[in-house]
Amino acid sequence: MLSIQNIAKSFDALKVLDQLSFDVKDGEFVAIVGPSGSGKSTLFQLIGGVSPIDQGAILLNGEDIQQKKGTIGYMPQQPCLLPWRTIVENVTLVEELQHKSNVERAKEWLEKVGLASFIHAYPNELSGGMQQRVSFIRAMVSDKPILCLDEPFSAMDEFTRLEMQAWLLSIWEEYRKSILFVTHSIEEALFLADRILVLTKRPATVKKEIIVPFERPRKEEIRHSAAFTALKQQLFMYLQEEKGDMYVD
Ligand SMILES: Nc1ncnc2c1ncn2[C@@H]1O[C@H](COP(=O)(O)OP(=O)(O)OP(=O)(O)O)[C@@H](O)[C@H]1O
Repeated sequence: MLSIQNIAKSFDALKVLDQLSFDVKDGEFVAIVGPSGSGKSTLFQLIGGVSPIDQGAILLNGEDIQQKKGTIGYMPQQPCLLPWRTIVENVTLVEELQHKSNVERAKEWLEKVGLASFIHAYPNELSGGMQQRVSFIRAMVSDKPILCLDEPFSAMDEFTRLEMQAWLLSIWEEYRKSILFVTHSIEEALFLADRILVLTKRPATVKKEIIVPFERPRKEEIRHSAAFTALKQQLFMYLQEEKGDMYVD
């Protein structure tokens, strides 16, 4: 589905990504973890066509999508809802920009995720968790083959975050859309993903790939299993090895 082939990216003299390659298969949930400043958000900008790559290729179903906007669904860290638009108007925003808004489908989705009574409400009437659900649904209804989620739960308190992880899995397990998910939380990556890519410090490349062995649907109890703890420690060690002098620009 998505194939990142040997890409490199620099901002002037700062080399951010180098020889970065990986694939995401149809219906797969892939998490990316890496040190701060290693270029994870930059990677999403490149996949989203917002910024050009210096070298390599980005293919979506075999097609080169370099600098093509609107080919992926994107969910940022903050919900980024427009305060003057209602919830349903926020969900249809991306489609509207592409002149193919489907209000009925947006409403169906909002109903499906328990937000029926908020369809015509404004963002400030919703909790942070609810706003992130709307942001996710906006990415979902845009009906792109892959969703890129950039630390979507990082600004939340621990309880809401756990709730959102379970919520995301329940939706994903039903629809199995390909997801590329950036997170700083090792535990979140292990609980959600089929596969975890560990990036090196800048310039980032793939240091390790971990296949997550837990069966689906995932149950909360796996967080307390010996296998989960062992993988957590392994991932922690990989990330610690990359800490180095990564803040020195
Ligand atoms: N448009 C830009 N111009 C110049 N430098 C940039 C630009 N965008 C990102 N950078 C630099 O590239 C490096 C990687 O940034 P990026 O935001 O991709 O890292 P990240 O891994 O997402 O970080 P974090 O985990 O802290 O969110 C940083 O040093 C950043 O300052």
